[in-house]
Amino acid sequence: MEKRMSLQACQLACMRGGRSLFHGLDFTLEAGDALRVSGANGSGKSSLLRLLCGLSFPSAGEVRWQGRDIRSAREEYGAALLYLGHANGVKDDLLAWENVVVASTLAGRPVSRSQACAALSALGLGPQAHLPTLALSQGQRKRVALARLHLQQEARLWILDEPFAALDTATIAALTLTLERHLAQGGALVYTTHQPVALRAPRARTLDLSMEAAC
Ligand SMILES: Nc1ncnc2c1ncn2[C@@H]1O[C@H](COP(=O)(O)OP(=O)(O)OP(=O)(O)O)[C@@H](O)[C@H]1O
Repeated sequence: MEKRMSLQACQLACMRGGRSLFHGLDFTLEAGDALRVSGANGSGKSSLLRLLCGLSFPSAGEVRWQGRDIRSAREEYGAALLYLGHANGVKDDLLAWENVVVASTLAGRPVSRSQACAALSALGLGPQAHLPTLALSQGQRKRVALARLHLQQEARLWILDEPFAALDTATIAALTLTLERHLAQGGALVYTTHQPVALRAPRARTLDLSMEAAC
């Protein structure tokens, strides 16, 4: 993995429903950095992650990838980014393995059926790979979404909204190791969680949006 990377939030501000969620937000992430975005319900965590991905636009400021505004570096940024939203993005009417194939294709990194099934098996979902996603539990649906982490490791920047939600203890431990390995290999990570998860990463830090709103 190429070592040089830079994601910058420059004086970012976000308004939602006529309310200012945060403003003047500045931070930089480089290879090996993990940023946990914390804060109360409604403080703007998911909104910030969507801004960082370019899925919505800030009311002020900009997001830069390798020094360029992500709006003018779409292709390069898209190739480096893996985003998992809070709602998992899994479709009920697809089989579990089909969801992995479709999500990977939409992200511009197609995988085969056998690769999708192997990733699901690695997450303990071998027997469920051929079931309709509708038939899976919430934790199993989350694991279907997380399968992409095992398939798209060339994506250097992972932005994950509530990746630990609904997971059992063993799967939380396994996901923690996957994230730590990504960071050790020179990736970067932005994530949210309401759970007390401790990443063993030398360059892990927290941005508390509840504190930002108070400023
Ligand atoms: N499209 C929208 N229109 C109006 N208000 C919105 C919109 N999207 C988000 N909001 C509001 O912005 C605020 C922040 O929402 P957001 O989902 O970013 O919070 P969060 O910190 O991720 O919350 P949670 O911990 O509950 O997941 C909420 O009050 C929400 O109602």
